[in-house]
Amino acid sequence: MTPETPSSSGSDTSRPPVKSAEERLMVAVRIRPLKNDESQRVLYARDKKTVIVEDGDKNDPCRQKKLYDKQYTYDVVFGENSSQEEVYDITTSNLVKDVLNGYNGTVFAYGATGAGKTHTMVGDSNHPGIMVRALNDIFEAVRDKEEEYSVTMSYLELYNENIRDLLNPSLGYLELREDSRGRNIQVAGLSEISTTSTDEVMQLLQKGNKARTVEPTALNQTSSRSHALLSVTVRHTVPLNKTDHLRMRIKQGRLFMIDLAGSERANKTKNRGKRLQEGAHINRSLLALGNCINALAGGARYVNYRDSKLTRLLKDALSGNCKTVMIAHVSPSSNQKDESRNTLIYADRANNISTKVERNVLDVSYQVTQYQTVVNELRAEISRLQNKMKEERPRSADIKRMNAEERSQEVRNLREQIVDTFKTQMKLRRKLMEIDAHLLGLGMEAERQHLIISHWESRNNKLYKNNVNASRAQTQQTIRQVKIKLYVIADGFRSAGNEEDASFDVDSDDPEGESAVQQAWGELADIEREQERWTELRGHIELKLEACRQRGVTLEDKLPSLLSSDDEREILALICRVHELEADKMALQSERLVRQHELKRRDLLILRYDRQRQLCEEIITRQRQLIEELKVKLPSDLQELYQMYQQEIHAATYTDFNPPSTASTNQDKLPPISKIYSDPLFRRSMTSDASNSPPSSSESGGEDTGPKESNVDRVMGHIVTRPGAGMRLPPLPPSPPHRLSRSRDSGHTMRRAISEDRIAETAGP
Ligand SMILES: Nc1ncnc2c1ncn2[C@@H]1O[C@H](COP(=O)(O)OP(=O)(O)OP(=O)(O)O)[C@@H](O)[C@H]1O
Repeated sequence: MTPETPSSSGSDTSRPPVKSAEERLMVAVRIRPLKNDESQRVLYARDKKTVIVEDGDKNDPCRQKKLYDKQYTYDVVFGENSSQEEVYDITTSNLVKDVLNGYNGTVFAYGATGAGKTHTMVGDSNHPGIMVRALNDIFEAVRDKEEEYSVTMSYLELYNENIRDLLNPSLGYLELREDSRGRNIQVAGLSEISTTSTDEVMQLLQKGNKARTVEPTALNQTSSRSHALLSVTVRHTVPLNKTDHLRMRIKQGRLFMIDLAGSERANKTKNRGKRLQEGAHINRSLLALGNCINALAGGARYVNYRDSKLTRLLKDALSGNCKTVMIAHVSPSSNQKDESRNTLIYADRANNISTKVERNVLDVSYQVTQYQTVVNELRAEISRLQNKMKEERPRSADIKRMNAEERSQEVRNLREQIVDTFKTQMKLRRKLMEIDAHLLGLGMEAERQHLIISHWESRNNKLYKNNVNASRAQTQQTIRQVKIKLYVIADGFRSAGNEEDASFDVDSDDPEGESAVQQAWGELADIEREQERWTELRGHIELKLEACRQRGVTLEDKLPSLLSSDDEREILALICRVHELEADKMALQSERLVRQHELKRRDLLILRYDRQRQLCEEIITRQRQLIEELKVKLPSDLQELYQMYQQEIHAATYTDFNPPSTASTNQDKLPPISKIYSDPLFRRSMTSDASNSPPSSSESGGEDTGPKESNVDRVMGHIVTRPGAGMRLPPLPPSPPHRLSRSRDSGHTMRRAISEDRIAETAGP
């Protein structure tokens, strides 16, 4: 992952600057219009950054002088007349651009019930909200670039602390999982739907919104009783550079759009029973969110995200690798003054939060980075050991009682154990690097198969799902349907009396695509099995490494009780030396790897260059053959060019000059055109292609020009020698892009190539 400074998402520049890779959470406030049944307005936008809340008795002269008015300042304030477009443009459109560039982003709507959150996030068909607009912009940006981009989405609701899949509610409640360190939070079994069609996405969004738990309350006829989280992931895969299409750079950005349930007061909503219970859950999770915001804003070292699923899900958005925008919603009505004030205070606190934003970029040729990481770790360990050597630690009294023999035996034992532990650690580290490289290759290959399937499915109007089993079944069903449809058409065609013509093959609609997609499913299943195996193996190795590290720590801790300070220093110096040697070895290997990559790239370039030259030769020879056959009179400049070319070819053939290809042998050298042309094999392939062309003079029994001067040479005139004439080939045809091939067996080959490469590269000398 490469940390990079993101572009600004529109923050107020008057605020204190944040560290380069830190981004302050952007806080916007939106005031919804006063409703007809709400009489008194006590809250308004003074300008684009300030909200005023009026206070005091209406008849109080001080109030009339606005002495009690409270003023709150934010990054941006949207007044009652603000449009959906304006809100989207200012708060979210930059996030969308950043997500397309590989950053994570979150926009969430906060506020009391009925304050306008769902209106902003979802909206309606006439006033589409942020979710619709963001999805539209993402699809607009990746349109026609299906090869490079993959977009997936998921939509969940958090209702009474239970997670439901809004795109597939029948799945029931889903589990929230995280690793032991509380990182990597995931919802198990959540549908991740991949599609490239805006229409399909809009239908899915509508379907999800319909599935959301909405109930009327006294304050809002369509009150959302749940938090809704829409996530869109954009993955952009591009070759690392124009000449090397085998190494890819993957940028992955994720946009979370969240419509929170509204905070509420039981006496105002007049909720009873189930509604009251819902309100309690909503308030509890929002309270947990408020606590996190307070802790983060106050710079606390420990923030408790574990109090609710909402805060666990929002952890990254609040403190992790994410650009975040909070849109606080308030009502201008006097009835909701307290709720609005609370929201404004919350939003004010959130103004102080910043997140550490990094672009999620992964270079597939990252073994070099892996080596460098280990080298850095080793160097850090060296400086730690060096510091330790300076420490004077209390010794055990037993040490003094040992005789010289016993002491040296103890030193030997410990030295051996520590060095052994270190060697095992290094072995395990290398093994992990190897496994990671292999898993990366598998991941890339899986991505490629997913793309093949999703393209096929979207071509056949099916939504592609990462839920593999469902999608596999769906694909097979589609294939069956396509076949049935074709049978019906074929039958209809036959019964209309077209027996003879009705011979088209029912499987021929897209037989290649169909078998490719079946093949892709097979590949994917293999890859997944392999991924599981390797991930499991990785887990074992990690455990072993951790145990080995612990052994090292225990041995080190034992030193003061067994050795004198001098003996301990001697051992620490030795461990330092071993670390240094290993770090140097790793650094050398990393350099070697860089050189290997350079050489591979050069070889690839040379191969392409050779191929281009061969093609040029073929094109020119064929053109010359046609010119001869059609008896076209050559313009003098072209004739001259041909002569120069001819001369170059002869020169290349009869001198010791070797083309830059290491693979080329003398036999591979381009023969003079006359030789190619007079080669019977070449002539056969040419004439069989152009059977309508008039026969060449030799074939039609014309004069044989003999081996010294072919027909072509005769047409072009005799070879001229022009000292110093440079090579002037016709412009090269553009070289075909060397993308990952999609041929039938390419999956296996590619995967094997990647893994063999990786293992060879990481295996060390
Ligand atoms: N900016 C706005 N312009 C026009 N109408 C709005 C605006 N904001 C909210 N409304 C209307 O106010 C009502 C309540 O809004 P909405 O349902 O979005 O509130 P909410 O904050 O999501 O409430 P809850 O938390 O109870 O779900 C809706 O009828 C909505 O159409």
